[in-house]
Amino acid sequence: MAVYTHVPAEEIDAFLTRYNAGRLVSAKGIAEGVENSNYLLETTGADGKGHRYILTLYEKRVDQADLPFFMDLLDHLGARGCLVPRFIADTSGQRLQQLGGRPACLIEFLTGISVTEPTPAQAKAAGAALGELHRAAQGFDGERRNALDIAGWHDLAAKCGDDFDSIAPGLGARVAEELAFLDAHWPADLPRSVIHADLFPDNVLMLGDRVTGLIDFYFSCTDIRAYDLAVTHSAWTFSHDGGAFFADRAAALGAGYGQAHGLTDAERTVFPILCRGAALRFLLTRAYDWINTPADALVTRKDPLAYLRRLDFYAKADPTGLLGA
Ligand SMILES: Nc1ncnc2c1ncn2[C@@H]1O[C@H](COP(=O)(O)OP(=O)(O)O)[C@@H](O)[C@H]1O
Ligand SMILES: N[C@@H](CCOP(=O)(O)O)C(=O)O
Repeated sequence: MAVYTHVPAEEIDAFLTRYNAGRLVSAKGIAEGVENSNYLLETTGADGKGHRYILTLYEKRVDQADLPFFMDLLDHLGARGCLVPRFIADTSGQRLQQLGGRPACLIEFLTGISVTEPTPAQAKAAGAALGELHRAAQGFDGERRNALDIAGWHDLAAKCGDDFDSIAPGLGARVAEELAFLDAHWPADLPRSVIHADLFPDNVLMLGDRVTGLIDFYFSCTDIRAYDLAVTHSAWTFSHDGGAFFADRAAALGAGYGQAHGLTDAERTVFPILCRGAALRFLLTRAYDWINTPADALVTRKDPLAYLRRLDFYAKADPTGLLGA
């Protein structure tokens, strides 16, 4: 459940008077998501024909100072044909507001659903959408440091400390061993760009095999471009528990990305290491949340071990099989 801040309907209705959006018809808290509070709003629409919006209230993990970066990025990508939601300005041109004591934005609603068991055709479409995003990101001059880069992984591991082994015996030692491996092998000279950094199936809206929207850019940052494909690979090509790898989805993801952007030989060579980094990144954030979120909290904790299984897979995998032959 991700509605941390509850806002009465009357307050949302009054908030909407700042916009050309009509009056509030309904406001429903959205259960999906973990970071922010999200509402689906239905309004009469400025033209009386009815309209939908997303209302997002930013909770602790999103720094208000980063919001202009996200807004400018989505404007840049949207202007180049990417299917991303725009932040909506009120009648005075203001996009960032305060509501319920939190920073808040009204955001364009995109249609589509998130798939839970992607087919190869859907993985191919997601790969193509990521490639198009990387093409469109060229020329974007905003920069944001990735707080979850290799230095950030060390910080998270230190914070989890002895608690790793309460999740699984030996996990702390395994994380330390992997960090040492990645310190020694993480590439320093691959092309960098703005990346999404969290393109999981729940952040891709689809109708059938067609992508209708890419959402949740709140981890987007400047980092190794091919690392974004590694993150997407880790999320789209395994069973939920990480116990099964689907080579057909992986080949399709790689083919879709290849059509829209593609990897250089250097990126392809280190792709298995980027995948190990991606698996460790999500293992660490999930482990941190597992340790620090009370078991009875409203939000569902995600299983860190599902990413340990992916990490073990990547550490042993035949590199040539990761994206198809
Ligand atoms: N622009 C949008 N259009 C349609 N639905 C959206 C949009 N943004 C968010 N959603 C819905 O809200 C859910 C949570 O949004 P998300 O940005 O992933 O939240 P969080 O940042 O808290 O993880 C999504 O899974 C999706 O169902
Ligand atoms: N994708 C991450 C968690 C971040 O959640 P999101 O709802 O903001 O995408 C994970 O699965 O660990």
